[in-house]
Amino acid sequence: MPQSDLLPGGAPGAGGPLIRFDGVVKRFGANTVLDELDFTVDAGERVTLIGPSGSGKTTILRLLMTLEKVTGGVIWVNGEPLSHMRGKGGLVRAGEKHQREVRKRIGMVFQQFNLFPNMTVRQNVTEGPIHSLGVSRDEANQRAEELLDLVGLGEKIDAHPTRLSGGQQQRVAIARALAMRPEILLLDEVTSALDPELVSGVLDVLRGIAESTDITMLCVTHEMHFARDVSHRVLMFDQGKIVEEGPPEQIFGDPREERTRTFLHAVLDHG
Ligand SMILES: Nc1ncnc2c1ncn2[C@@H]1O[C@H](COP(=O)(O)OP(=O)(O)OP(=O)(O)O)[C@@H](O)[C@H]1O
Repeated sequence: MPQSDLLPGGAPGAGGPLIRFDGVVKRFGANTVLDELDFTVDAGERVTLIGPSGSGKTTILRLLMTLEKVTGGVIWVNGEPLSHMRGKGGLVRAGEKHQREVRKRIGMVFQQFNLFPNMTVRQNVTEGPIHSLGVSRDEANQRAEELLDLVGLGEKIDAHPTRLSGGQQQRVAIARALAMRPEILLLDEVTSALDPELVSGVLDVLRGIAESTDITMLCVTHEMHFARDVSHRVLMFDQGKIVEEGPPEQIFGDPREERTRTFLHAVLDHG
């Protein structure tokens, strides 16, 4: 079976955006969560998704991780379709092997850290590279040591996650995602489950990663200062559509849309 079998419909050409949402529709029953959504993200770009609860931000990240399937439209990653989808020009097929390959290029950090409690920190970080990528144990250990140093947890490498604070566990989760050497890092409200005093440590680690790498980031956050610091572009969502987009200085400093203004006031009043 071919790895990928494209009927007319057309992949964006090489050299195009790294991620392209092309008329993407997502429905849960009668609830249309994403409504003919079009947007692109370039390689190396850091894009923050903001908007009211229920506007579809997490769904976008989950679709990219293939944890959900689109109802319509096509998501392209590096010019290749992410899964079987009905696009504007016909059915676009992606073989499962191909889909796994694309997915390996994408890492995600969730609100809940989802570490394996019965494994050490080291094992949590080396598990993916060894078992999903076929990396040697030595190489995986080296990656784990470097990344745990990077997130400030080098001395916890042989601890169990249950002995760590929430902020430390989330930093392990960041190291675990990076150990897969993803091209794209998806961050879904990674500080929302943390006690307030632990938030800045995690955000500082992410700021450092943003400054020192050219990894493409898609980030859902209510931390507007963080969004302002790290994003190249902010997309404001409401009811499954982008209502405004622009550089952070414009969106936060001089929003054009009433809905953006209302949303930012509400978030900043509670933040
Ligand atoms: N598995 C699911 N089954 C049914 N409905 C779902 C499912 N996942 C999400 N939804 C619905 O999709 C809509 C968008 O949810 P989503 O989590 O993407 O929003 P969000 O913008 O990330 O919100 P928040 O900021 O609260 O996380 C909501 O109405 C939600 O109830």
